[in-house]
Amino acid sequence: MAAQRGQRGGVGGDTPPAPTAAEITTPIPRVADVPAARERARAVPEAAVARLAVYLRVLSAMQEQGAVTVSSEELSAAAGVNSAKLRKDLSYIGSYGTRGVGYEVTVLIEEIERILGLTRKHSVAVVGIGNLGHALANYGGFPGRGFPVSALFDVDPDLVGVPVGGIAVHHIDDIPRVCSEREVSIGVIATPPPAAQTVCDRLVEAGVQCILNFAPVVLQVPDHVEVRKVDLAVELQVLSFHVARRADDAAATGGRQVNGMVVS
Ligand SMILES: NC(=O)c1ccc[n+]([C@@H]2O[C@H](COP(=O)([O-])OP(=O)(O)OC[C@H]3O[C@@H](n4cnc5c(N)ncnc54)[C@H](O)[C@@H]3O)[C@@H](O)[C@H]2O)c1
Repeated sequence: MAAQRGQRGGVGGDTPPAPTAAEITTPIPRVADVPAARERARAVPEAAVARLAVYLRVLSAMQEQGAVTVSSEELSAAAGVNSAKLRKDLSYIGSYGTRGVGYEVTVLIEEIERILGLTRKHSVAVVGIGNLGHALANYGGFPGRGFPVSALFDVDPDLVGVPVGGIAVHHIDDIPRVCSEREVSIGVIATPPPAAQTVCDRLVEAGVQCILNFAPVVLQVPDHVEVRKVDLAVELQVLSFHVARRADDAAATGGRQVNGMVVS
């Protein structure tokens, strides 16, 4: 087994420098061809990639409401980031907007989708069809965003063969065959922690190169496999840190905190 690789998760983390005036105002051609898009994608920092996915979600909602253009201020407010960071993120993908007009919503959506590799669908397999696996399999929001859940696996004989979200659960012994037949490119691990590494190894052996891991363990994967970890406890701990810091600030200024609000 190859050396363990760092696992990434969460939005934020880097603080890119603010864009220069020239970056903001100089329109440059759209990302027009795949090699150029790949080249740009390599230059995008990991934290910016996560924010691009957030911008895409916000832009899609704006497009549904009929928006044609959007200013960086509107988009940054809707995405919950400051506008300098947003402009810097969009500059990574070669999108600078036009002074006084902003960004064309449709064009920006296309550019972000191309950078994120969303111009093709990514078939998803979920392994571990318990509480979380059921929720993921039944969630209707993934297919529309290019991630059809196409295979489910578990070891529980009471689950194998049972349809969940319209897809029959297979035994994990079927991972190689089913993943190959259904061209699975992303594996989601929702098993108890002790089973996660074995399940990961099986997915990797089946050719799956992207893993989203919900189990609170660090997975060992070969270099060519990308792992992202979703650890809700860590996210809550980060929130706890911010709440504690606000309480300290409130105490230092003679106020006190009630439900996160400083009161005197
Ligand atoms: N439920 C949540 O809200 C939540 C939140 C954050 C993280 N998690 C993590 O997600 C994972 C799943 O949580 P859950 O609440 O759905 O657990 P669960 O016990 O309800 O379900 C786990 C499922 O995994 C299956 N399983 C066990 N060993 C397996 C193996 N070797 N191969 C395939 N399937 C196997 C079990 O049969 C079961 O169906 C856990 O690691 C948990 O810590 C859960």
